[in-house]
Amino acid sequence: MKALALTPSAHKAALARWALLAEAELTPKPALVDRRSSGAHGDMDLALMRRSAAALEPWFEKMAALTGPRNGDFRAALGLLGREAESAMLAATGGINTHKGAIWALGLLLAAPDAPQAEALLASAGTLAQLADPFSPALPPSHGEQAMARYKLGGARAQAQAGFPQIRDQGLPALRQSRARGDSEQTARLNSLLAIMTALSDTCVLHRAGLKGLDAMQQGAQAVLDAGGAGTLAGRRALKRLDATLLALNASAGGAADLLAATLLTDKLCPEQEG
Ligand SMILES: CC(C)(COP(=O)(O)OP(=O)(O)OC[C@H]1O[C@@H](n2cnc3c(N)ncnc32)[C@H](O[C@H]2O[C@H](COP(=O)(O)OP(=O)(O)OP(=O)(O)O)[C@@H](O)[C@H]2O)[C@@H]1O)[C@@H](O)C(=O)NCCC(=O)NCCS
Ligand SMILES: Nc1ncnc2[nH]cnc12
Repeated sequence: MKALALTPSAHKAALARWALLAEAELTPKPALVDRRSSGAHGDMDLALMRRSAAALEPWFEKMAALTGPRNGDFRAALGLLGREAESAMLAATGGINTHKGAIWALGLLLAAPDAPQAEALLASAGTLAQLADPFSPALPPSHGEQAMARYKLGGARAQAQAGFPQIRDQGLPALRQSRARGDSEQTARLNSLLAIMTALSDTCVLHRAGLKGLDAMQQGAQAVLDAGGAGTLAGRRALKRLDATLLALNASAGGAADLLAATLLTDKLCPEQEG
């Protein structure tokens, strides 16, 4: 039987769902939901993450199908879809915030114009994030806004508006360098996550564990990479220590996990050029 071809937007949405699943299944991640455990979360597990990813795929398809100049009207349409996707996620998870940051990052990447090079795609997604969203509702301050006001650090919005520096400068280079030196795909993804953690102002960590938690995440992730990365014995030991430290602080790096999913999607949409 002949396989049915997917439309380009359905294909991109399937890649986005795949990226969410690849992130969630990646094991062992420090203090995050994975195949081993729920990490620092009493309210999430892998089955919930899978349900959330499935519920989001149709919304990713609608975001990828948006056309026209990337102007205020386009941004308004994307914002409406983003908020509907958040509602669909909450309906599928019984009100648990599994993927809010991922909807934001992946939505911007899917709605940006196609680009062969990752740097160009990330920059275009950043430009889209800089446009004002005219229908943005006035809501009580989110966890991210509370953390940003308290610690004067940028969160998910600033990350996107700057063209996703932690994907461009940490996540994607670490993924590709790790593969190039012969690491397994799982190790390359873990090293990518750790590289993101070394530099991210993750407002989930800040909200739950303050600057102490953020320092523990950044320095602990750097220690794993300095020990040789997740593929070495010394790196695995350091990763175990990072897991224990973050669990003791109740610090979950949900923002870093979202950016790993966004890194994996970027890697698929803009494969590395030969030579
Ligand atoms: C611009 C928005 C991202 C809103 O941003 P804001 O910072 O105001 O909102 P938050 O509610 O805090 O959500 C931001 C989520 O982004 C992730 N994140 C955190 N730091 C960063 C970072 N530096 N860079 C990138 N991403 C980051 C993070 O998501 C993950 O954590 C979630 C769990 O968090 P939380 O609810 O706080 O849960 P718990 O700690 O478990 O809570 P308790 O148990 O303690 O109660 C999880 O979902 C992960 O995904 C942050 O949560 C954007 O959302 C927006 O404006 N949207 C409007 C629609 C729109 O315009 N869309 C357009 C594109 S589709
Ligand atoms: N694997 C994960 N664990 C906890 N929070 C997350 N947010 C996105 N992915 C996550």
